[in-house]
Amino acid sequence: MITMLLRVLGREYAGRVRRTVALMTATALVEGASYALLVPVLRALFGGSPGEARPWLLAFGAAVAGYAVLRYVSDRSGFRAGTTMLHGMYDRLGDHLARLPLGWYGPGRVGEVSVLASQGVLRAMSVIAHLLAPFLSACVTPLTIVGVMLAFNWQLGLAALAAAPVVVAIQLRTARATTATDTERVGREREATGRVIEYLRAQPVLRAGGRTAERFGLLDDALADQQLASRRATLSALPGVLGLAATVQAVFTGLLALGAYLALGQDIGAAEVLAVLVLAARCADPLLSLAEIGGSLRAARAELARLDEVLRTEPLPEPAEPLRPSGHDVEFDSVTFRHGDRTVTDAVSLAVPEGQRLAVVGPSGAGKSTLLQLLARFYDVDAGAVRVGGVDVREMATAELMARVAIVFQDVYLFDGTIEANVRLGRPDATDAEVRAAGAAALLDEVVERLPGGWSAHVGEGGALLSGGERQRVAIARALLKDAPVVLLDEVTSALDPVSEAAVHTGIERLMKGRTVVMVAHRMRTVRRADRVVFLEDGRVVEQGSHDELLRRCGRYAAYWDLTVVAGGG
Ligand SMILES: Nc1ncnc2c1ncn2[C@@H]1O[C@H](COP(=O)(O)OP(=O)(O)OP(=O)(O)O)[C@@H](O)[C@H]1O
Repeated sequence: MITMLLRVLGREYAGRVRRTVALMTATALVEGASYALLVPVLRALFGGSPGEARPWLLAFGAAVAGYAVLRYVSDRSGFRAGTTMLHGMYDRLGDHLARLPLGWYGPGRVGEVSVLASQGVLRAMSVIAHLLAPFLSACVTPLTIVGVMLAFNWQLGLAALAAAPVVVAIQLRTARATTATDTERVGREREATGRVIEYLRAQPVLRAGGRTAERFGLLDDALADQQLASRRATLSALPGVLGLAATVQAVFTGLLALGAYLALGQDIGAAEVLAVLVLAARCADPLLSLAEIGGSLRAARAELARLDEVLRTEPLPEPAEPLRPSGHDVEFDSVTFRHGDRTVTDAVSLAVPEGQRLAVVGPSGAGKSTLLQLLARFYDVDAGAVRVGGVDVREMATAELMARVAIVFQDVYLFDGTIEANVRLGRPDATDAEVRAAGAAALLDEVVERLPGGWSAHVGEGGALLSGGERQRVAIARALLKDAPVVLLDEVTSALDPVSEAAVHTGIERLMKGRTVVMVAHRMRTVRRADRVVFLEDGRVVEQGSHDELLRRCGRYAAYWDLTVVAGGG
């Protein structure tokens, strides 16, 4: 467990963890040893010479005080180590998530990562701060007490020691029995959280479609599954809890019977039997708490395993000696890419000379957006290469690639900050004048003028306080401010009203000027602006040429527009 904790956190915490464990073990030993002093105290009190108990009582008091000080120091060390490790874990997870390929952030990840980053990390890191001290105390204190018993009376000591293998066997068996149910519980929790997030996000759509009841059913199912999984996990741990209680009872009864037998045979006095029973009672509490602590440790272990899995997910490899592209032309060279078994792009070869515009057209699911994602290295290709300025994107530093590429997607995500902050994201060190100029070029200034607060107006989570067209203008202003030489556009004007569309088109025209552009286009108006068009179907390039050439060819491209225009698009 500690090994896994250190692997997840990093070896730099090893010394600190070792010191904390040593301190906690010493505390548990002193706790056990202090109980040893109860033996002469009780023997004196019940053996007919109570006055002799005084020095032992004083010694017992001193030992308890020493234990209290050690306990304070070790608990503080545990809390401090736990807090430091918690921050370290958040830093490590945050850094790692920022380096994972964007393609990793598929459906379901939001819920998963939310649960992991909140309760997952807390549960995993609680091992040092909250669980380790009681766990060590539950193991070491009873063993120390048994050691004292052995020294005091070997028969009674051996009888108590008999419990140790039984307790270990019960713990191991419970751990085995609960592994599957614990994993299932964690999985169900993650799924239910994902459903809650999905349900909250989908409110507008669900209400518009009058489907709230139906979708709530799905969430209900997920919560019911989570409850069932939780119950199964509790039930699978129950035999362990009962077994532990029965063992403690049996050993206590056995000690009582053996003590009575020895006392009747005059081998041992009643005061000694009483002392042993008091010691045995002191073992009961920590032993019984083992069941609960074991459960918490197993839950923490499941979270640690999940954190470990995420942290072991390889970020896209960075080149050891990154190359700098010369120029800003774009090339797809026999690019094949698969999602699982499905080939999404199949040996696609395309070239966009510097400063030219390529429109990618094709039916839904043809792989158009995937081409843009491969160019921005959201994923790495399975075969072939994507090059910018003659250099494979895998041979470039990610920061270099990102500096060269600006992306405007159809679904624009804005952060819950001011309009200005959202535009500035394109180039954080831009001057105010540059931000305003980018805003003006994207026709965002007329939106800003209408908003109370102007540039300081808040856009709400995801940009919810702006319309779709307004969000597009923010995204275009952001891209203009970034001033990257390669621009990727993904169907940016579908679903806009004519006024917004005209404004967005103006902004886009300015954004495209003098830059290398790859745009996914569903509208003939957008396509006409391209120097070259490629028609993609089932991940393959079916036709390419200029718009007019392709129309004259009366092939798949021309048929596609016929259909689209008849259907009312274009
Ligand atoms: N994360 C993913 N996991 C599995 N399959 C995916 C994933 N993302 C996309 N796909 C699949 O890859 C194929 C190509 O998707 P892509 O989004 O590139 O198509 P598109 O041509 O842009 O479609 P549209 O015009 O509808 O946006 C689709 O069939 C889609 O189901």
